[in-house]
Amino acid sequence: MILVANPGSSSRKYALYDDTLQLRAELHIETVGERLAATLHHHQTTTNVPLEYSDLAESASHLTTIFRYHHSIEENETIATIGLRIVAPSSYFMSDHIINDEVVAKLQEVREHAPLHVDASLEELRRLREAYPEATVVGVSDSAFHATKPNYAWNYGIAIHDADQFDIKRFGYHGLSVAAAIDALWDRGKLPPKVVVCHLGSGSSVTGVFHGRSIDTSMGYSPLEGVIMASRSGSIDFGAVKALKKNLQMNDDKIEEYLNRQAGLLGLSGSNDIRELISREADGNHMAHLALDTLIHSLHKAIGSMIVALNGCDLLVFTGTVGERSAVIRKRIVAHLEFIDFILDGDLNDACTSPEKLTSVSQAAKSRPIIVIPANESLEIAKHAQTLTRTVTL
Ligand SMILES: Nc1ncnc2c1ncn2[C@@H]1O[C@H](COP(=O)(O)OP(=O)(O)O)[C@@H](O)[C@H]1O
Ligand SMILES: CC(=O)OP(=O)(O)O
Ligand SMILES: [Mg+2]
Repeated sequence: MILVANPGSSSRKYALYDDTLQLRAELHIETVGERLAATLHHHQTTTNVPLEYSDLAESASHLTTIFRYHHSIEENETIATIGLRIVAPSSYFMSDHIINDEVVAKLQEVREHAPLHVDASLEELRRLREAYPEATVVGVSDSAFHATKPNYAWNYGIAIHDADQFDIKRFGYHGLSVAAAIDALWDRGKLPPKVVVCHLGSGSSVTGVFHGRSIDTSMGYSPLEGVIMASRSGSIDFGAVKALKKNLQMNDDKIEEYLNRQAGLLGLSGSNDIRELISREADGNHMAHLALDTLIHSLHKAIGSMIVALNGCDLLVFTGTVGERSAVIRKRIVAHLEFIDFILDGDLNDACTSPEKLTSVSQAAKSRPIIVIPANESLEIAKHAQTLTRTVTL
């Protein structure tokens, strides 16, 4: 069996696949306010799973109990391979790796540059190795899909020899989610040449895809760049960062922490949860309204830049937990895309709050297609993990 572990900035997603890559079970643990909520999807049913712990980081240590209790895995079955999603800035992590001491050392080298993700991956790895000492763990790159970007989409405006020597490039992330969406479209014969994929979750990004290949994405060296996120600032002027550092008397670690964990929607409004912001806004809360408007404006700019980079757009895709569930956010985004013929069907959009398959939400007669695709990073990770272990075994 293959176990997939996907540590996100606010969630843990796990999945079990058999050796023919048939999905056995999916476990999604998310943060709702101060507590954790877990749902297990298997045998065509979805069950709420009560958790006996409250620290998200502990999740990997409880998997065996949960999966065995619900008969997702039987006594005689073992996990031979684990695919672990890796979000880490460096050319090295543009590829998948079977995790050994060298890979762990490379992760440790870059941990301060993506604190939300690398620390979580290292902790996840420690717990997975403890729970499944016999399994081969494959670190699956969340950036590899962006390897097709043209040269100019890798660069910051800095001396190229410094960028090369110190490996400072725009690597991009959420590649597994975008690849899964593109695969799903391809499998159904619905992949047009120019696609903009909005992955909206706790971390969010917008990617331009030309003939199935990434041509640019809003995240860069680390998953801090780009649009405003739940607790991440997104792109911010270095001058503003320096002024913040000086006024708040922060060292490098503190400012990194500030921009990753205390900024974004949380910094603007006091909440990192879009559901809560939508309900506060409806009650007349101005800060919630301003935070949501700032978020939407930042998404408009990112989508606009991808449409121009692609020189057009044939299909708009929403994926990621917010992209899948929030009709309100989709509506506010698409409201500015009518000029290029993207128009939502109000009823289809409102009805799409937890889709299990590709769901069209655009007006059939007038609009270019807008499709909501459930993020399937798990399958992508399982495929990569299986490919790498097979290649190495051969
Ligand atoms: N119905 C919903 N409407 C809007 N936002 C939602 C909804 N359900 C969950 N969210 C938000 O989705 C985010 C989690 O997204 P997800 O992509 O799963 O996170 P991660 O970055 O950990 O992978 C949380 O910030 C949560 O507030
Ligand atoms: C790359 C990234 O931000 O991932 P997530 O959305 O899972 O936190
Ligand atoms: Mg995620």
